[in-house]
Amino acid sequence: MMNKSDAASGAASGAAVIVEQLHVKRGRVPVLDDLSLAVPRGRIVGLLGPSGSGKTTLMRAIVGVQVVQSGTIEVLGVPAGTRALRKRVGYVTQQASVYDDLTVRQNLAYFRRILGAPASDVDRVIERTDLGSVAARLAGSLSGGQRSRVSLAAALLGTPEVLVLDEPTVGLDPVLRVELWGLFRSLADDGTTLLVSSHVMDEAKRCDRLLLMRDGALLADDTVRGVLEVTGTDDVEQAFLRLIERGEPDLRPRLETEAPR
Ligand SMILES: Nc1ncnc2c1ncn2[C@@H]1O[C@H](COP(=O)(O)OP(=O)(O)OP(=O)(O)O)[C@@H](O)[C@H]1O
Repeated sequence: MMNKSDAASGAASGAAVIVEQLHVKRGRVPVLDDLSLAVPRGRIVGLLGPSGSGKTTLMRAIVGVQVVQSGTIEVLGVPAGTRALRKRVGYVTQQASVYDDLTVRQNLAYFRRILGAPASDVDRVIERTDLGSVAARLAGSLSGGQRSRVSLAAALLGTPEVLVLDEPTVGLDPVLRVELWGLFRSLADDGTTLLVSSHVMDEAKRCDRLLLMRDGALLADDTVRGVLEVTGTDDVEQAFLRLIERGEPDLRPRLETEAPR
C-alpha cells in the first residue's frame, strides 16, 4: 500500500492527483479508511472494486464535492475543489446529466457557455465523441449509450487536464465499450490524466495502472502486470480474489517509470 512518503514521491514525480490519509464517512458509516494514493499524469488509472467499495466516494472527494473527515487531496498541485480546478478537471457521474428537452448541440452549447470554453469546443467534442449524426436530436430521444457519450462530451469542454469518469461504460454493448476505451487511450496519449471506475474487471487490462478497492481500503495500487505477477494469475478478477483471500495486502506501489504504456 502507498504510505505517506510514497504519496509524497508522487508529488515529486508530478502526479496529477495525490491523496494522503483520507478518511470519509457517509452518514455515520466510515466509507474510506486512511486512503493514500497517487494518480500519475497522462495515464489511465482504473479504479476497480465491488459495488459499495467506495469508488464513487473517492471520485467525489477528488473532484471536491464530498465532505471529508480528514486527510488531504491535491489535484494538479492545488487542494481538491479549488475554484481554479473547475476548468481543469472534468467529472462524469454515473447518471448522465443532460437536458432531455434540448438537442445534443444545445446541451453542449449551454455547458460551454457556463464553463467559458471557446465556442469552437462544441464541434470539437461532438467530433471527438462521435456524436455528429445525433447532434441535432433531442437528448431525451437518445439511447443510454448515446446519452452517456453526451455527458462525456460535456466533460471534454474546455480540454480538462484530468478526467474523472464514474463507470462510463456501464450498460454499453461491447462494441461501444471498445470504442470508448479507444477514446480514453487517445485522450491519455494527448496528455490527459484519466481516473476511470468500473466493476468490470475485464476492463482493467486497458488501464496503465489499477487501484483495487474493497470496503473503503486499497487492496492494490500497481500496474496491471504488477497485480498479475504478485498474485500469480493471468486474470485481474482472479488476482482480486487472491488479494482478498490473503487478507493482508502486500503490494507496494511501483514507481511510475515501471508502468508500461
Ligand atoms: N448518500 C449516502 N449516504 C450514506 N451512505 C452512502 C451514501 N452514498 C453512498 N453511501 C455508502 O457508502 C459506501 C460506498 O458507496 P460508493 O457509492 O462510494 O461505492 P461504489 O464503489 O461507487 O459503488 P457502485 O459501484 O455501486 O457505484 C456504500 O456502503 C454506500 O452504501
